[in-house]
Amino acid sequence: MNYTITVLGLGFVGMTTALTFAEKNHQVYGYDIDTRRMDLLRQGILPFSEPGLDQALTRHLGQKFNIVEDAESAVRSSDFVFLCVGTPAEGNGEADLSYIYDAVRMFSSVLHDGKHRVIVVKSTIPPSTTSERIIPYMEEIGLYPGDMFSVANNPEFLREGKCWEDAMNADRIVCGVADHIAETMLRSLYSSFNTPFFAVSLNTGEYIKYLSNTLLATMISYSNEMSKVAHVVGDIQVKEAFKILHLDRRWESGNMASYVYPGCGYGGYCLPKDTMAMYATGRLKGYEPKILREVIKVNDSMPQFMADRIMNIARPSDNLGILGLSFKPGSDDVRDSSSAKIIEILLKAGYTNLLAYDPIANDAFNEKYSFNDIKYCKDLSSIVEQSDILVLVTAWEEFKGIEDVYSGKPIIDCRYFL
Ligand SMILES: NC(=O)c1ccc[n+]([C@@H]2O[C@H](COP(=O)([O-])OP(=O)(O)OC[C@H]3O[C@@H](n4cnc5c(N)ncnc54)[C@H](O)[C@@H]3O)[C@@H](O)[C@H]2O)c1
Ligand SMILES: O=c1ccn([C@@H]2O[C@H](COP(=O)(O)OP(=O)(O)O[C@H]3O[C@H](CO)[C@@H](O)[C@H](O)[C@H]3O)[C@@H](O)[C@H]2O)c(=O)[nH]1
Repeated sequence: MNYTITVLGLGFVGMTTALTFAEKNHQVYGYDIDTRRMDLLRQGILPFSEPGLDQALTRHLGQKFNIVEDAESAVRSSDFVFLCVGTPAEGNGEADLSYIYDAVRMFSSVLHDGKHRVIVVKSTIPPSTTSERIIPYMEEIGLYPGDMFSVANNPEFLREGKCWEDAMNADRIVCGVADHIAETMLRSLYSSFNTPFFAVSLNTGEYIKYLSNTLLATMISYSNEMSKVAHVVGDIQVKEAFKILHLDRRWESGNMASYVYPGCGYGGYCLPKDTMAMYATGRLKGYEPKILREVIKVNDSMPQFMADRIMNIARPSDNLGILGLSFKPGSDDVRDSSSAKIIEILLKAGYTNLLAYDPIANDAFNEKYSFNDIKYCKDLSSIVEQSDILVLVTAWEEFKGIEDVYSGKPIIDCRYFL
């Protein structure tokens, strides 16, 4: 069965959602409030780097995937509306739902026309949000799920840098549903994906997403905590020790070992805000998740820990070359990047001779953080040449082996990568 689908919010998740459905032959309409983003997309340009997604855009733009000016009329002809807008952290760590509410208001007038649609929240939202926040909000503005339309959630598990690959070969599809129509329609929509499909309660759907992200965050903070212990004990080969840990056969048959590896702390758009949101949700409901509290604390402490390591070796007058600016290799996303936090500490401490190089994120980093005192280098050899000391912050493959190629230059490896 081929459906018509509207996707609201065309970032990493929205574009991936839209194009995977287009790839499966559904008719997809995409809308974003960011007009610059819409202009680029209309020209076939993906506003961020994601291997595979760019080619999918070229394949489907103007065919199965169309950018629309008017979200309302797109929703009118759609069977599904996927909400893929941001859910950033509020000051208290809770998820900010305002983008979801705004998106719902955009098409609210259409839902009275007698056609039964499924409104699917794909954005990451803490457990109980659909039932206790989004549905009540809809009711407040005169929208009553049930006969009129269904509401569901469908968390996304993709990793940046691998959006297309992860979405086309998902491990599991989870749908939080409250009625049979939503379950049947979503099951049918996802039937061509050949992926285990789970229809669960609304709260369970949301909860599963946080189970995943908070466990990843916990494993990363665990490894960082242990790396700190190693540093105070001394004479411990941290990278070697973790490699040996991963030889336990219980880690085999997957890539989970890559989540028990120390570094500068987890960054990006998901793990930091989602761990905070789950912690805030637990507290709000009357139970403080103590492990998560410590996971967050350890993570928050990592930039200072790494900056201290750097400042123990480098003098403020040294030319320090920062290798890697994106929040992880394979992506040009610089949201919550460890490099920015470490650079900020170094600048405040008077280390003002900073150079930086990232294979693809120089411009995005400069645009977002606008640190005045950084000199951006166009390639690896030029930063190495101009630096007295190199600091590896993002573990790009391109940096592998630099200690051999540029032997003699001191390198501080904040990712235990070299
Ligand atoms: N990035 C990831 O790896 C990832 C993975 C899984 C889940 N998620 C979750 O998915 C959601 C989206 O994440 P993202 O990384 O794609 O965010 P993003 O910032 O890349 O994209 C969100 C987009 O929504 C648009 N938007 C905001 N309000 C809108 C509205 N009313 N109508 C239409 N568009 C609107 C924004 O302009 C932006 O382009 C978040 O809840 C995030 O936690 C993200
Ligand atoms: O052992 C590790 C693994 C990761 N990181 C860091 O953790 C952050 C997040 O990395 P990763 O999980 O690979 O990136 P994301 O693309 O943010 O993906 C996470 O967040 C997504 C959004 O919710 C989920 O869908 C994914 O399953 C989940 O892996 C990055 O800063 C990494 O450098 C470490 O420090 N040590």
